[in-house]
Amino acid sequence: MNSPSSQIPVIVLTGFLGSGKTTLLNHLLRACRGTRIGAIVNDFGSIEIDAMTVAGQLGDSTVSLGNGCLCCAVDASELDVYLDRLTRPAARLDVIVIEASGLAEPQELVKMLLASENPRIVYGGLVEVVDAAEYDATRDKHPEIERHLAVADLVVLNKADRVDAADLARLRGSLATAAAVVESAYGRVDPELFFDRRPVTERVGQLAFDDLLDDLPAPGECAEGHRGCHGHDHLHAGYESVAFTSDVPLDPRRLMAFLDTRPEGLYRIKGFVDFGAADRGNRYGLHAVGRFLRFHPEPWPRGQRRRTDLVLIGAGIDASALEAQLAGCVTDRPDETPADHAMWGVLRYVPEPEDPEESGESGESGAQEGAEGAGGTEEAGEFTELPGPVG
Ligand SMILES: Nc1nc2c(ncn2[C@@H]2O[C@H](COP(=O)(O)OP(=O)(O)OP(=O)(O)O)[C@@H](O)[C@H]2O)c(=O)[nH]1
Repeated sequence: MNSPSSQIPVIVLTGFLGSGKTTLLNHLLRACRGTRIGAIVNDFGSIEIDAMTVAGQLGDSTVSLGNGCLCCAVDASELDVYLDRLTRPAARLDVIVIEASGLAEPQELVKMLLASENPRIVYGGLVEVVDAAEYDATRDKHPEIERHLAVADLVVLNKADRVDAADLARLRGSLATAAAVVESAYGRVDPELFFDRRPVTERVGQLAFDDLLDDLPAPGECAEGHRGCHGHDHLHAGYESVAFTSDVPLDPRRLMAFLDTRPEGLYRIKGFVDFGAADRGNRYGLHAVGRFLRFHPEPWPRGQRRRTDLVLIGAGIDASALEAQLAGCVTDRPDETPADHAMWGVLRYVPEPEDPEESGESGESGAQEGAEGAGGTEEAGEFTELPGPVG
């Protein structure tokens, strides 16, 4: 079974035409500082090849679908071909981003991803980019945007520089989403929201190039360096993270009760859980994004101190309340072996190697539920490779 650390998260990046998906992807590429990002780019003939290549790193880590809409141009097995290519060990990718066409049905993409037979990937969340300046007009013309927002795990309210603070606050309130919402200008969100960056020691070889890129203005950014952007481009604006550590094991039922009722703004939970006597041999990797939840048991590494380490990331969350809730998940009887069924709730979220569960049939993932019912296959997409890496 693949541990969470060996699986590559695949993030679906979607949003209406011109909302800023490519800009955001470019920002991630520039700000990732050595984390290797693979991209599947799908557009209607307007791929910003130049911008993406300048942003670096992509080369053969990119597959591009030249024509048509990803959600109706490929079926799950075709998507698997692209994913197989990007997840081959030689590519050494840390994360894959699928930038979906502005017209794509995101639920359909998520459904295909969950149906993937590739054991090296894990669903990394559905990110919907919204153009703050155009949202009202877009919703009038395309009411389906509400459906997209409803299934998103994270909403990036982009182009915050184009609206005033009052409008931004109104928009936030009116978005038909339960997901975490972060504001951004030019897609400048903290990459940690999307993926774990490689530790510095593992990316020394790429630092020089990344540092150079850090100093460059982003493609498409305002030449004045964001003057008039109302300060919305701060990387850390809009979300909080909470770190929780416990040397006393957690009670599986209490943790599940917490996870079942976790606040909607809580976008990510990651880390390892010690369930103590409930399973002495294993630690449980925890991966949650939006409503998607998975546990990955794996033997404790030799010599590793047994404890729970979790990081929670969200927008509009009450950090001290979350800390208190997690503290309440600690077991009262660390030395007592709990009844067998104590772990049942956790085991529901442990993927079986050959289980079709990743096809979206089980679990309480909102994305999975939202993935039902979308449809349509038409023409096949073109499959081309972008030019080789720069730098
Ligand atoms: N003012 C402003 N312009 C932005 C921002 N983000 C992106 N843009 C501009 O908006 C335009 C569209 O951005 P893209 O990143 O290409 O949008 P997209 O969603 O990838 O577009 P499609 O692929 O056509 O759906 C570009 O001219 C960007 O420079 C922002 O936060 N503020």
